[in-house]
Amino acid sequence: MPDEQGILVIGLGLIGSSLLAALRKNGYQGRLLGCDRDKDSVATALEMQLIDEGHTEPQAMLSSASLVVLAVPVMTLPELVGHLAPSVRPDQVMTDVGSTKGAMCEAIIRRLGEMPSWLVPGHPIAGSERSGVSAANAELYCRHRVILTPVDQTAPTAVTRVEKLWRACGAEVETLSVEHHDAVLARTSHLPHLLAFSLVDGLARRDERLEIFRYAAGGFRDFTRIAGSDPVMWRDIYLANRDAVLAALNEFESGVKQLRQAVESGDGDAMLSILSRASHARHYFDTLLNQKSYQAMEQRNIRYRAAHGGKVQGRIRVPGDKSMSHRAIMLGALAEGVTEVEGFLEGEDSLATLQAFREMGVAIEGPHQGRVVIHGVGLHGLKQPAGALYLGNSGTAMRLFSGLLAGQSFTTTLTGDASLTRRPMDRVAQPLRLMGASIETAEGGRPPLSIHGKQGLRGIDYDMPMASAQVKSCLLLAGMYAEGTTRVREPATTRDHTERMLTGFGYPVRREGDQAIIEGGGRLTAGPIDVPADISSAAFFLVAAAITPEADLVLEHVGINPTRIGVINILRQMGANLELLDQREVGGEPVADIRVRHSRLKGIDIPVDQVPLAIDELPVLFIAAANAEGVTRLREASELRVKESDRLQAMADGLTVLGVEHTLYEDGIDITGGHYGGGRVDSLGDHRIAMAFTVAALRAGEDILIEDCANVATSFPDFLQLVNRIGLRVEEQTVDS
Ligand SMILES: O=C(O)C1=C[C@@H](OP(=O)(O)O)[C@@H](O)[C@H](O)C1
Ligand SMILES: C=C(OP(=O)(O)O)C(=O)O
Repeated sequence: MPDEQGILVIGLGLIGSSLLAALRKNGYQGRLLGCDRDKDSVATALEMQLIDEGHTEPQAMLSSASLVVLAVPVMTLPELVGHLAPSVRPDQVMTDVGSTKGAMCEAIIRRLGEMPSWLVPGHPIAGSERSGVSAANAELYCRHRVILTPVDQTAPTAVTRVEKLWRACGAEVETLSVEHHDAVLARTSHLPHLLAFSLVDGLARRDERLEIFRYAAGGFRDFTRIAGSDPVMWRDIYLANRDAVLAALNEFESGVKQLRQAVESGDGDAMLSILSRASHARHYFDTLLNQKSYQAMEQRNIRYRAAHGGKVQGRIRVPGDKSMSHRAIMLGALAEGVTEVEGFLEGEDSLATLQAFREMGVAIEGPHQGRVVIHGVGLHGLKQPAGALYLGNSGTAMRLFSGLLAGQSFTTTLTGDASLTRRPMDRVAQPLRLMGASIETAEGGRPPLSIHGKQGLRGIDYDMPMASAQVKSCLLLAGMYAEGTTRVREPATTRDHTERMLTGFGYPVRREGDQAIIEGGGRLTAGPIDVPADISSAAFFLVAAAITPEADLVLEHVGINPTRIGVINILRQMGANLELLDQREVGGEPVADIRVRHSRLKGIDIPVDQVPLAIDELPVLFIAAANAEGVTRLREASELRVKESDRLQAMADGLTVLGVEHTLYEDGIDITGGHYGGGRVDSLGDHRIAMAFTVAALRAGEDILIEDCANVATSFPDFLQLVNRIGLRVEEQTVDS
C-alpha cells in the first residue's frame, strides 16, 4: 500500500472513481479525498463511500493530501496544473491519467517554463464505454497496464510513489518515453476508435431508417462497441495526438488499399495471405491476453505438482512430430501448388515457423485440429518480412531457416527467446559462409542472425564436426539455391526427415554412404503430408509404462523412422517390453502402434551410435536408468549441453534432489538405479526436463514439484491432460514470479 498522507483524486469520472474504489477495496488506510466541478458527482462519491471528504474546488483540498491524481480531460489538464502549481509543497506528488502525453507536456512547459519535478505523467490502459462516478469499478486496473512517461526533470522518488499507487490497485506498471507512448497508443487505441466512430457515422447517415442496427450481427456489434465512447474526450485526444494519429492512419490506409486491390482483382491467394496472417495474429494476441502462450506464461512460473505413484493404462495418441511439422510448413511454402498437412503439431515451436512464413507472404489456412493447408509460392516466391522473424524457443526453426533464407534475394533477421539466444549458431553460419552466404551473428556466434540476400550460393563438400540433423538440413535447404552439388557428410546417422520429405516433394536427395547429396536449381511440387505422432513425445509414455508395475499402454500412430528409434532400441536393450503393432508406411515415413508393458529394467552402456538417434529422449531415458537394476552409462552426448538447457546438468541437478546416485561427466553420465524420493526440481525452462521429472514421480517415494514448466507448450501442448488420463496425478500451479 502507498504510504501517502491522504490521496486526492481530482475528477470523479470512471477513471478517478475506479482508482478510489480500488484503493478502498485493497485496504488503503489513509484518507481518500475527491473533487469534481459537478457537485452531484461529489455527493454520489460520498454516498458510495468512495471518499471520506469531497469538494468542488481543488484548492480547498490540496493541502490535505500528499499524492494528487489529476483525472480530468487532457485538454483541461495544463490549465489545472498551472493553477495548482504555486501551492504544491515539496513533499507532494501529482500524476495524471491522460491518454496522450506529448501535447500535454508541451502545454505545461509553455505555462510553467519547464516540467515540474513533482508531476509524473501517467496513463492507465483501462477504461470502458461507461462513464461517471456510478460506473466506478474496483477491479478496473487489475492486471491492466499503467504506463508512466517521466521526463528528464521528473523526480525518481515521485515516480516510485506513483508506481506504488498503481501496483496497490493490481496494475502492472511500465515506463515509456512520451513519444513512444503516443505513437503506440495512436495505433492501438486512437486509430481503432477513429475507425469505429467513422464506420458507425458513415453507415448511420446513409441508412435513414437505421436498418443496420436492426440487422446488425455480432461483427458489427464487436467492431463498433467503442463508437459509444465519450465524444468530447475523443475529440480532445485527436486534437492532442494529431501527428501520431495521422501516421497511424497512413499505415492503415495503405493496408486497406492492398486488401481492396485483392478484392477488386479477385486475387484469392492475396486475400487469404492477408486474412490468415491477421487471424493468426489475433489468436496469438488472445493467447497472450489470456496468458496461455508460453511466452506470456514465462513471465509467471508454471509449476507441476506430480503426486508420487499412479498407474499407466490406456490407449492414446500423442501430438504430431515436431521435426516433420517444421519441415512440412517449410517445404509446403516453397513448393509449387497446395500442400495439405494432417497431424501438424500445434505447439509453439512449429507455430512460430508457420507464422514466420505468413510474414513472408505465404497464405496458410489453419491449423485446425492438426490440419494445415499451405498455398506454396515456389522456391523464389517469398517476400521480405516487415521486421525480424521471431522463432521463439526453436533451434530447429532457426537453423533450417538460416539455410533457406541464405538463398533468398532479400535480407532477414532471425530472433528468439532467451533460451534460443544462448544457443550456438556458428555451426550453421560457418558452412553457409563457405557456400557464399553473408551472415552476421551476435557475439560468440549466438542469435540474432542477420542473413543478407542476393549472395549467389555455390555447392560445397562439408564434413559436419557434430552429428546434427539441423545442420545437415540447413545445408541441404541452402543447397537447393546453390549452383552445383552440395554434399554433407555426417559423423553418425541423424534423423533424415529433410531428405525424405524433399524426395516426397519431387526434389531428389541422394545418399552415398555417410553423405547426403543435393543438386541446386530444382523445384518442389506440393503433395499431401500425414505427420505421425512424435516419437519424442511418445518417449515419456514409453518410459512411464516401462517403469510402472501393471502398466499396459498403447501409443497410436507413432513415427518409427529408423533414424529416430534410438529410444526403442535402448529401452529394449534395458529389458523393456515393447511391441510394434500394425507397422505401416504413411507418406514416406514408417508408422506403428506401440504397446508397452511393465518389466524389470537393467542398466546398460548406451551404444554411442544410438545417441543421435535418441538425442531428445535421453532425459527421460535417465529416468528409466534411475529405475533399472545396476548402472547405466552414457558417453559422447555433449550435444545435450547445447539444447534448450544444458540437459546433462539440468538432469543431474534434479537427480541429486531425488537422491538418485549418479556421476556427471563432460560428455555423459553414469546413473545407478534404485529407490528415490521427491522434492523440488528445476526444469530450467526446458520442456524435456519438465516432462522427464513428471514421469519420475510414478516411482518416487514422495511428490515431485517441478518449477518452470511453461515451456512444455513448445512441443507438447496437451501433456498434462494425457498424463492425467492414463493414471498419473499431476496438477499445474501458477506462481507469480
Ligand atoms: O532436425 C531436427 O528436427 C532436430 C534435430 C536435433 O537437433 P540437432 O540437429 O541439434 O542434434 C533434435 O535435438 C531437435 O529436437 C530436432
Ligand atoms: C532440442 C529440441 O528442439 P530444438 O533444437 O528445435 O529447440 C527438442 O525439442 O528437444
